Amino acid sequence: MSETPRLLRVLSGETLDRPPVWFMRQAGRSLPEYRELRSRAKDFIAFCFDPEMAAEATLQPMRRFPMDAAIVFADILLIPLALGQDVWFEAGEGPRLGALPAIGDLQDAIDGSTAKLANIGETLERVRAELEPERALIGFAGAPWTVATYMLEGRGSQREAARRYAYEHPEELDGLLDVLVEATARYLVMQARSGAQALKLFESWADNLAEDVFERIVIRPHARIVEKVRAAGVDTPFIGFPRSAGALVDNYAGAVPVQAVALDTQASAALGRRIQADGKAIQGALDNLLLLAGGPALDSRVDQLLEQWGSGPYIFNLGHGVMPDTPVQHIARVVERVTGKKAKAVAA
Ligand SMILES: O=C(O)CCc1c2[nH]c(c1CC(=O)O)Cc1[nH]c(c(CC(=O)O)c1CCC(=O)O)Cc1[nH]c(c(CC(=O)O)c1CCC(=O)O)Cc1[nH]c(c(CCC(=O)O)c1CC(=O)O)C2
Repeated sequence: MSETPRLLRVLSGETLDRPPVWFMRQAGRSLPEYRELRSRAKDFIAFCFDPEMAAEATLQPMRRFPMDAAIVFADILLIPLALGQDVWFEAGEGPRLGALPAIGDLQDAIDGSTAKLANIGETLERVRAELEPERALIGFAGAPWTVATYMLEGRGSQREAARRYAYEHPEELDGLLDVLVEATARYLVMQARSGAQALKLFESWADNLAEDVFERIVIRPHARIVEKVRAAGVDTPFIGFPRSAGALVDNYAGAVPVQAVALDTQASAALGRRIQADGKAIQGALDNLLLLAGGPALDSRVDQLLEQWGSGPYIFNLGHGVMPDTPVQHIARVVERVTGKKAKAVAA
């Protein structure tokens, strides 16, 4: 009988002898074998839509490190692309998006959007077929507000224009968020039906929002996505990630029916324990810059996180994704400290 993945046991509320571990951006540029593979793709979008390459990228960290979970190699900006907005990635710069399509065109594009992302479903199927049964497979999407900020700004930004838009055009923003709630829910249902055993919602830009605005453009869309996924008959557990939400993480944890709240680097020990006491699991929150820096401070911080949150349902992760120039030895060292298992050398 295959062992239930540690990640899923924690998401069902169990406290384990040691937390499962995985890292955001564990695949990708920090691995030399990814850089070699990536060099063979036409561009990043083509890479994401190539199930063979994306499955290989997803599995690369799983061969090197004793991670307890894999996350599908995709990106949060595939939804705007599937809705008809131009999306491309400037080498060394990051994403760029074309003009925001008219809301009517976005609404009309919802029905066809999930089929346009079918290749991500094939990536999930390929990974599931190869991954050991005791290791979980995570699907994900960007949350509506975070994705909307890219659609409105046309790139990664300080999001001031997007936050002004929320005040100056509340109805238009609500219309855009409605489109994203529907398209994202359908995308996550497809991922679950393709093998994803947990679903993560990345609200990567949940900072600097007033409490009433946070309720309207973060909490409510997340709750609606979970409700829509459940209404489709999918009971796959959710991890919600309101990054940089600060004190409003408590609002989020109390209102959104996710099974785990992912915490960012600034989360206090007390915040995590409060959420665990309220019956949710937590995930996080090692500083990705400390993982990059290494040294004795890295080991002591890992021990501190295990100590402060290990007596409740806890998934060990970072506060944000692995930085591209993070030494693989640092990743191996942390994962060994959490699991007691050594990494494997891999020929690039
Ligand atoms: O600057 C910005 O705001 C846009 C950032 C950006 C995005 N995709 C991007 C870039 C450029 C870059 O990373 O250099 C472009 C992007 N997305 C990804 C990669 C691979 C890598 O990090 O080296 C890359 C770089 C690709 C390359 O240059 O070869 C893949 C990706 N994006 C994402 C994920 C999910 C995860 O984080 O684990 C994953 C899968 C990682 C895995 O399978 O291990 C999610 C994602 N994409 C994105 C965001 C927005 C926020 C953020 O990145 O901080 C987020 C959510 C987040 O990380 O909080 C948008």
